[in-house]
Amino acid sequence: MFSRVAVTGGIGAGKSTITKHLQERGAFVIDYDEVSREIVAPGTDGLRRVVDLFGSEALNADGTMNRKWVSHEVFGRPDLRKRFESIIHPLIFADAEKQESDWIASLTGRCELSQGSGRSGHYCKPGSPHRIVIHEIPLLAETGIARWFDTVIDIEAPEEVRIQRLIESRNLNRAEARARIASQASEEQRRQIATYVINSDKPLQEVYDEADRIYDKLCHLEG
Ligand SMILES: CC(C)(COP(=O)(O)OP(=O)(O)OC[C@H]1O[C@@H](n2cnc3c(N)ncnc32)[C@H](O)[C@@H]1O)[C@@H](O)C(=O)NCCC(=O)NCCS
Ligand SMILES: Nc1ncnc2c1ncn2[C@@H]1O[C@H](COP(=O)(O)OP(=O)(O)OP(=O)(O)O)[C@@H](O)[C@H]1O
Repeated sequence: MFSRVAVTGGIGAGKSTITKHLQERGAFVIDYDEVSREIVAPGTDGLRRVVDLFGSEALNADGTMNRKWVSHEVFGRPDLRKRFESIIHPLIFADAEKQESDWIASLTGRCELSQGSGRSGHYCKPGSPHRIVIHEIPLLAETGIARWFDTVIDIEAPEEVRIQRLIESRNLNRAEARARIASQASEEQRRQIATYVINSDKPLQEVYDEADRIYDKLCHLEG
Protein backbone atom coordinates (compact mmCIF):
# COMPACT_ATOMS: atom_id res chain seq x y z
CA MET A 1 0.00 0.00 0.00
CA PHE A 2 1.03 3.59 0.01
CA SER A 3 0.23 6.54 2.25
CA ARG A 4 -0.40 10.12 1.21
CA VAL A 5 1.27 12.35 3.79
CA ALA A 6 1.17 16.16 3.93
CA VAL A 7 3.95 18.06 5.70
CA THR A 8 2.94 21.59 6.60
CA GLY A 9 3.98 24.41 8.94
CA GLY A 10 4.48 28.15 8.97
CA ILE A 11 7.27 29.79 7.02
CA GLY A 12 10.72 28.93 8.39
CA ALA A 13 9.37 26.16 10.63
CA GLY A 14 11.69 23.53 9.15
CA LYS A 15 9.44 21.69 6.68
CA SER A 16 12.06 21.33 3.93
CA THR A 17 14.72 20.20 6.41
CA ILE A 18 12.53 17.38 7.72
CA THR A 19 11.09 16.45 4.32
CA LYS A 20 14.57 16.19 2.82
CA HIS A 21 15.55 13.84 5.64
CA LEU A 22 12.51 11.62 4.96
CA GLN A 23 13.27 11.71 1.22
CA GLU A 24 16.68 10.24 2.06
CA ARG A 25 14.81 7.46 3.90
CA GLY A 26 12.88 6.64 0.69
CA ALA A 27 9.79 8.86 0.62
CA PHE A 28 8.69 10.30 -2.71
CA VAL A 29 8.45 14.08 -2.21
CA ILE A 30 6.37 16.71 -4.01
CA ASP A 31 7.52 20.19 -2.96
CA TYR A 32 4.76 22.76 -3.56
CA ASP A 33 7.18 25.72 -3.35
CA GLU A 34 9.23 24.14 -6.13
CA VAL A 35 6.07 23.47 -8.17
CA SER A 36 5.00 27.10 -7.64
CA ARG A 37 8.21 28.17 -9.42
CA GLU A 38 7.79 25.75 -12.31
CA ILE A 39 4.24 26.81 -13.13
CA VAL A 40 5.37 30.44 -13.64
CA ALA A 41 8.52 29.69 -15.63
CA PRO A 42 8.98 31.83 -18.75
CA GLY A 43 6.61 30.79 -21.53
CA THR A 44 3.99 29.24 -19.23
CA ASP A 45 0.31 30.07 -19.15
CA GLY A 46 0.80 30.71 -15.40
CA LEU A 47 3.28 33.53 -16.00
CA ARG A 48 1.10 35.03 -18.74
CA ARG A 49 -1.81 35.20 -16.28
CA VAL A 50 0.38 36.73 -13.55
CA VAL A 51 1.42 39.46 -16.01
CA ASP A 52 -2.26 39.99 -16.91
CA LEU A 53 -2.91 40.60 -13.20
CA PHE A 54 0.07 42.78 -12.26
CA GLY A 55 1.37 44.19 -15.53
CA SER A 56 4.89 43.84 -16.87
CA GLU A 57 6.40 45.16 -13.61
CA ALA A 58 6.01 41.57 -12.41
CA LEU A 59 8.81 40.55 -14.81
CA ASN A 60 12.58 40.73 -14.50
CA ALA A 61 14.59 41.86 -17.52
CA ASP A 62 15.29 38.21 -18.41
CA GLY A 63 11.56 37.38 -18.57
CA THR A 64 11.37 35.46 -15.26
CA MET A 65 8.86 36.45 -12.59
CA ASN A 66 10.20 39.14 -10.24
CA ARG A 67 9.53 37.32 -6.98
CA LYS A 68 10.71 40.14 -4.74
CA TRP A 69 8.40 42.65 -6.48
CA VAL A 70 5.42 40.26 -6.41
CA SER A 71 6.06 39.58 -2.69
CA HIS A 72 5.95 43.29 -1.93
CA GLU A 73 2.65 43.56 -3.80
CA VAL A 74 0.85 40.57 -2.28
CA PHE A 75 1.98 40.38 1.35
CA GLY A 76 0.02 43.06 3.18
CA ARG A 77 -2.66 43.26 0.48
CA PRO A 78 -4.97 40.28 1.13
CA ASP A 79 -7.32 41.14 -1.78
CA LEU A 80 -4.50 41.09 -4.33
CA ARG A 81 -2.91 38.02 -2.71
CA LYS A 82 -6.22 36.14 -3.06
CA ARG A 83 -6.43 37.03 -6.76
CA PHE A 84 -2.82 35.94 -7.26
CA GLU A 85 -3.44 32.67 -5.39
CA SER A 86 -6.59 31.99 -7.42
CA ILE A 87 -4.33 31.84 -10.50
CA ILE A 88 -1.43 29.97 -8.90
CA HIS A 89 -3.03 27.40 -6.58
CA PRO A 90 -5.09 25.42 -9.14
CA LEU A 91 -1.98 25.15 -11.32
CA ILE A 92 0.09 23.91 -8.35
CA PHE A 93 -2.53 21.31 -7.37
CA ALA A 94 -2.86 20.02 -10.95
CA ASP A 95 0.91 19.67 -11.31
CA ALA A 96 1.23 17.94 -7.92
CA GLU A 97 -1.56 15.52 -8.84
CA LYS A 98 0.23 14.66 -12.07
CA GLN A 99 3.53 14.10 -10.26
CA GLU A 100 1.75 11.74 -7.88
CA SER A 101 -0.02 9.85 -10.71
CA ASP A 102 3.28 9.43 -12.55
CA TRP A 103 4.85 8.11 -9.36
CA ILE A 104 1.96 5.66 -8.85
CA ALA A 105 2.35 4.51 -12.46
CA SER A 106 6.05 3.92 -11.81
CA LEU A 107 5.12 1.58 -8.93
CA THR A 108 3.26 -0.77 -11.27
CA GLY A 109 5.02 -4.08 -11.32
CA ARG A 110 6.72 -3.37 -8.01
CA CYS A 111 3.52 -2.89 -6.05
CA GLU A 112 0.09 -4.31 -6.89
CA LEU A 113 -2.51 -1.54 -7.19
CA SER A 114 -6.16 -1.74 -6.22
CA GLN A 115 -8.98 0.80 -6.00
CA GLY A 116 -9.05 2.65 -2.67
CA SER A 117 -10.71 5.58 -0.99
CA GLY A 118 -7.93 8.14 -1.47
CA ARG A 119 -8.20 11.08 -3.87
CA SER A 120 -6.15 9.28 -6.48
CA GLY A 121 -8.37 6.20 -6.10
CA HIS A 122 -5.49 3.73 -5.95
CA TYR A 123 -3.85 1.88 -3.14
CA CYS A 124 -1.27 -0.86 -3.27
CA LYS A 125 -2.68 -4.17 -2.08
CA PRO A 126 -1.88 -5.27 1.49
CA GLY A 127 1.37 -7.15 1.58
CA SER A 128 2.97 -4.97 -1.09
CA PRO A 129 5.98 -2.95 0.02
CA HIS A 130 4.83 0.20 1.79
CA ARG A 131 5.48 3.49 0.03
CA ILE A 132 5.12 7.02 1.32
CA VAL A 133 4.41 10.07 -0.82
CA ILE A 134 5.00 13.36 0.99
CA HIS A 135 3.33 16.55 -0.23
CA GLU A 136 5.20 19.49 1.32
CA ILE A 137 2.49 22.16 1.45
CA PRO A 138 3.13 25.42 3.31
CA LEU A 139 -0.51 26.55 2.96
CA LEU A 140 -2.34 23.32 3.80
CA ALA A 141 -4.61 24.85 6.48
CA GLU A 142 -5.27 27.92 4.32
CA THR A 143 -6.29 25.96 1.22
CA GLY A 144 -8.64 23.53 2.99
CA ILE A 145 -7.24 20.39 1.34
CA ALA A 146 -6.10 18.48 4.44
CA ARG A 147 -8.83 15.88 3.85
CA TRP A 148 -6.99 14.73 0.72
CA PHE A 149 -4.28 13.19 2.91
CA ASP A 150 -4.08 10.13 5.14
CA THR A 151 -1.71 11.86 7.57
CA VAL A 152 -0.79 15.49 8.26
CA ILE A 153 2.53 16.30 9.93
CA ASP A 154 2.70 19.88 11.21
CA ILE A 155 6.14 21.38 11.88
CA GLU A 156 6.15 24.21 14.41
CA ALA A 157 8.67 26.58 16.00
CA PRO A 158 8.14 29.81 17.96
CA GLU A 159 7.59 32.88 15.77
CA GLU A 160 10.77 34.64 16.91
CA VAL A 161 12.87 31.55 16.08
CA ARG A 162 11.32 31.44 12.60
CA ILE A 163 11.93 35.16 12.04
CA GLN A 164 15.61 34.73 12.96
CA ARG A 165 15.90 31.76 10.60
CA LEU A 166 14.30 33.74 7.77
CA ILE A 167 16.62 36.71 8.31
CA GLU A 168 19.65 34.42 8.34
CA SER A 169 18.77 32.05 5.52
CA ARG A 170 16.11 33.62 3.29
CA ASN A 171 17.32 37.14 2.61
CA LEU A 172 14.15 38.53 4.25
CA ASN A 173 14.21 41.44 6.70
CA ARG A 174 12.14 41.42 9.90
CA ALA A 175 9.23 43.37 8.37
CA GLU A 176 9.07 41.02 5.35
CA ALA A 177 9.20 37.95 7.59
CA ARG A 178 6.40 39.34 9.77
CA ALA A 179 4.25 40.23 6.74
CA ARG A 180 4.49 36.67 5.45
CA ILE A 181 3.72 35.16 8.84
CA ALA A 182 0.69 37.48 9.14
CA SER A 183 -0.57 36.19 5.76
CA GLN A 184 -0.56 32.60 6.99
CA ALA A 185 -2.83 30.49 9.20
CA SER A 186 -2.17 30.54 12.94
CA GLU A 187 -0.35 27.76 14.78
CA GLU A 188 -3.69 26.82 16.35
CA GLN A 189 -5.35 26.45 12.92
CA ARG A 190 -2.51 24.23 11.71
CA ARG A 191 -2.64 22.09 14.87
CA GLN A 192 -6.36 21.51 14.27
CA ILE A 193 -5.67 19.65 11.00
CA ALA A 194 -2.56 17.83 12.25
CA THR A 195 -2.19 14.12 12.92
CA TYR A 196 1.27 14.74 14.36
CA VAL A 197 3.00 17.96 15.49
CA ILE A 198 6.81 18.23 15.55
CA ASN A 199 8.43 21.08 17.45
CA SER A 200 11.57 21.95 15.44
CA ASP A 201 13.01 24.32 18.04
CA LYS A 202 15.59 21.83 19.24
CA PRO A 203 18.81 20.23 17.95
CA LEU A 204 18.39 18.82 14.44
CA GLN A 205 19.23 15.24 15.48
CA GLU A 206 16.33 15.28 17.95
CA VAL A 207 14.01 16.62 15.24
CA TYR A 208 15.14 13.88 12.82
CA ASP A 209 14.63 11.20 15.50
CA GLU A 210 11.06 12.40 16.08
CA ALA A 211 10.35 12.46 12.33
CA ASP A 212 11.84 8.95 12.01
CA ARG A 213 9.52 7.58 14.70
CA ILE A 214 6.50 8.91 12.79
CA TYR A 215 7.87 7.67 9.47
CA ASP A 216 8.47 4.17 10.88
CA LYS A 217 4.90 4.08 12.15
CA LEU A 218 3.55 5.08 8.72
CA CYS A 219 5.66 2.45 6.98
CA HIS A 220 4.12 -0.29 9.08
CA LEU A 221 0.49 0.68 8.36
CA GLU A 222 -1.54 -2.11 6.78
CA GLY A 223 -3.90 -1.21 3.97
C1 LIG B 1 4.90 35.26 -3.35
C2 LIG B 1 6.09 34.56 -4.01
C3 LIG B 1 6.31 35.06 -5.41
C4 LIG B 1 7.35 34.83 -3.15
O1 LIG B 1 8.44 34.13 -3.70
P1 LIG B 1 9.73 33.78 -2.79
O2 LIG B 1 10.76 33.19 -3.72
O3 LIG B 1 10.12 35.00 -2.02
O4 LIG B 1 9.22 32.72 -1.73
P2 LIG B 1 9.00 31.13 -1.90
O5 LIG B 1 8.16 30.85 -3.09
O6 LIG B 1 10.31 30.43 -1.80
O7 LIG B 1 8.08 30.81 -0.64
C5 LIG B 1 8.66 30.78 0.66
C6 LIG B 1 7.57 30.66 1.68
O8 LIG B 1 6.71 31.81 1.65
C7 LIG B 1 5.44 31.43 2.13
N1 LIG B 1 4.42 31.79 1.12
C8 LIG B 1 4.48 31.65 -0.23
N2 LIG B 1 3.34 32.04 -0.80
C9 LIG B 1 2.53 32.44 0.19
C10 LIG B 1 1.21 32.94 0.23
N3 LIG B 1 0.53 33.11 -0.90
N4 LIG B 1 0.68 33.24 1.44
C11 LIG B 1 1.38 33.06 2.58
N5 LIG B 1 2.64 32.58 2.60
C12 LIG B 1 3.20 32.28 1.44
C13 LIG B 1 5.48 29.91 2.33
O9 LIG B 1 5.76 29.62 3.68
C14 LIG B 1 6.65 29.48 1.48
O10 LIG B 1 7.24 28.29 1.93
C15 LIG B 1 5.87 33.01 -4.04
O11 LIG B 1 5.91 32.49 -2.74
C16 LIG B 1 4.57 32.57 -4.67
O12 LIG B 1 4.48 32.48 -5.89
N6 LIG B 1 3.55 32.31 -3.83
C17 LIG B 1 2.25 31.83 -4.31
C18 LIG B 1 2.25 30.34 -4.38
C19 LIG B 1 1.98 29.73 -3.06
O13 LIG B 1 0.93 29.94 -2.47
N7 LIG B 1 2.96 28.92 -2.58
C20 LIG B 1 2.79 28.13 -1.42
C21 LIG B 1 2.51 26.72 -1.86
S1 LIG B 1 1.00 26.09 -1.24
N1 LIG C 1 16.02 22.31 14.27
C1 LIG C 1 16.69 23.27 13.62
N2 LIG C 1 17.74 23.86 14.20
C2 LIG C 1 18.43 24.86 13.58
N3 LIG C 1 18.11 25.35 12.34
C3 LIG C 1 17.07 24.80 11.72
C4 LIG C 1 16.29 23.74 12.31
N4 LIG C 1 15.30 23.40 11.46
C5 LIG C 1 15.45 24.21 10.37
N5 LIG C 1 16.50 25.04 10.53
C6 LIG C 1 16.98 26.06 9.57
O1 LIG C 1 15.94 27.02 9.43
C7 LIG C 1 15.86 27.47 8.08
C8 LIG C 1 14.44 27.22 7.56
O2 LIG C 1 14.24 25.81 7.50
P1 LIG C 1 13.44 25.14 6.29
O3 LIG C 1 13.91 25.68 4.99
O4 LIG C 1 13.50 23.67 6.49
O5 LIG C 1 12.00 25.71 6.65
P2 LIG C 1 10.67 25.68 5.80
O6 LIG C 1 9.57 25.44 6.76
O7 LIG C 1 10.80 24.72 4.67
O8 LIG C 1 10.61 27.18 5.26
P3 LIG C 1 9.76 27.82 4.05
O9 LIG C 1 8.36 27.92 4.53
O10 LIG C 1 10.38 29.14 3.86
O11 LIG C 1 9.93 26.93 2.85
C9 LIG C 1 16.94 26.71 7.29
O12 LIG C 1 18.09 27.52 7.19
C10 LIG C 1 17.22 25.49 8.18
O13 LIG C 1 18.55 25.03 8.03
